[in-house]
Amino acid sequence: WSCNNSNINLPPGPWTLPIIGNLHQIISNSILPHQYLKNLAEKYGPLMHLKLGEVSYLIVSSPSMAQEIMKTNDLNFCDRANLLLSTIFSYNATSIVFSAYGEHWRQIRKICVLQLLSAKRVQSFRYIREEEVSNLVESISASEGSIVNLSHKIYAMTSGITTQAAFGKRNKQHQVFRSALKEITSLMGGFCIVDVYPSIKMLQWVSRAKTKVEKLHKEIDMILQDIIDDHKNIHKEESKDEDLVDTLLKIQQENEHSLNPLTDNNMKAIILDMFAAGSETSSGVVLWGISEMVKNPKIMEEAQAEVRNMFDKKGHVDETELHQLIYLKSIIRETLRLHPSAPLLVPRESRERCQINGYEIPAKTRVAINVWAIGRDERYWAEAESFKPERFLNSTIDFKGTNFEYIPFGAGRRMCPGMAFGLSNIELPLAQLLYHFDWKLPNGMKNEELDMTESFGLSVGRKNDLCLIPITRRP
Ligand code: HEM
Repeated sequence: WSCNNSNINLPPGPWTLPIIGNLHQIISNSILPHQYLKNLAEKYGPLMHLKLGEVSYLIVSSPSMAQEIMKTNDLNFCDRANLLLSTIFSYNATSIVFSAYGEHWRQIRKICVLQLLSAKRVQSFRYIREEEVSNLVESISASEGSIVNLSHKIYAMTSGITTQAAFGKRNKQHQVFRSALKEITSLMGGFCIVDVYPSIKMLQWVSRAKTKVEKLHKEIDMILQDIIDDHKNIHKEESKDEDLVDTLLKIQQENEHSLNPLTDNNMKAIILDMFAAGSETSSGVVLWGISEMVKNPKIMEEAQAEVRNMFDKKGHVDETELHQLIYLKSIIRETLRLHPSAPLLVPRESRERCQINGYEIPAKTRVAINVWAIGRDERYWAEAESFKPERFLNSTIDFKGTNFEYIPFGAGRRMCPGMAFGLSNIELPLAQLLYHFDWKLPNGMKNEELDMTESFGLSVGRKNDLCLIPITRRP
């Protein structure tokens, strides 16, 4: 039971060692942090305190405790922790994901919710999605009968959609931009010792990850600045193909003389958010969804039948009738339950000392909500480890942030503002892949043998690429 060398009544947690606290348990573990923390919470309970280096962490693993944090005490827990690599990445913590709670965050989040990611805006990107997804289908058809690396193709498709939505037409730099971005986000997913010893400033200067992230960020910055400058030089008329950079430039001009003008760096930080928060999350869900269906062939057949019945008359899938694919929607919900893109959400930080459930939570405690553990808990989900989309068919449980047993997009003030954009990048590709193809595993592998190991990173995807053989059923 916890004592944590402290006189205050902290939530329970494992014994801590001097100086390192519980760091050795987290780092030396062969399983991923969210998996390890789930096991630990079974022993210490749904509100658990860990000390990593100098920093207090609160690990939350039940719907009622999640509600305490993200509803009852949301205002106190809506800061983000100032981590070294994400601070560099986000132009000194000025992006929506990483900025501290306050006026700047409120201002840019409003822009994001009302102008960049609103339902109307997401709808306006329909032609981009349809084009990118039909390119995907074409390139898969071209490899009919041979092994296709779906992980590569689907990631390229979602980041293609984001690129076009953000920048308009592609140019030569986009490839460089994407690979730098992939590298930088994978570095940010790693553990950084500086973040748990914030008082030892010199650790920053010996951090190799910091040097790498700074270099990559410089590359990304130059490309983004070029794109912004190009957009500034081309005066588009009010047009239907306005991209996100156009919108941000308009807002910049309108606010030129205000107290808080939108700077070029602010714009670049917001655009980077869209990529970092939007691409790997959406493609990850598509890949987990297909993987689960390959493992459960009956579910795959039922999903194919639904899509093919709906679109056979038309001869192709488009977005008009997508909302009627009820079974596919349940598959997506079930996928997000078992495979939330951010299993510990994005870490929050408490602003003031407070009490939760009778325990003291010090100011500046970092909070991880283990949605992965909550989604796999038998107390809230029957046969929690099984993939059963039917459970969502006649259910009122939704991911809008009010059912705390199911919060893959978070909840409260910091909840994901990109839900509509993300879901539309998931639904169309899944529907198309189900409509056109049957899927076989390579090398005579049995369905139940498909490897489902998770990767470590900003968003948790498949560790090993998903490679399948497509058989065209609807050309
Ligand atoms: C399946 C897709 C997605 C999932 C599962 C997802 C999940 C999440 C989660 C869990 C958070 C943290 C919430 C919290 O702290 O309580 C978040 C934040 C965020 N997401 Fe998403 N997301 C997805 C897609 C997107 C897309 C497509 C975009 C934009 C293009 C986006 C933009 C953001 C932003 C800007 C934040 C930060 C909000 C803030 O701190 O105020 N997300 N997302």
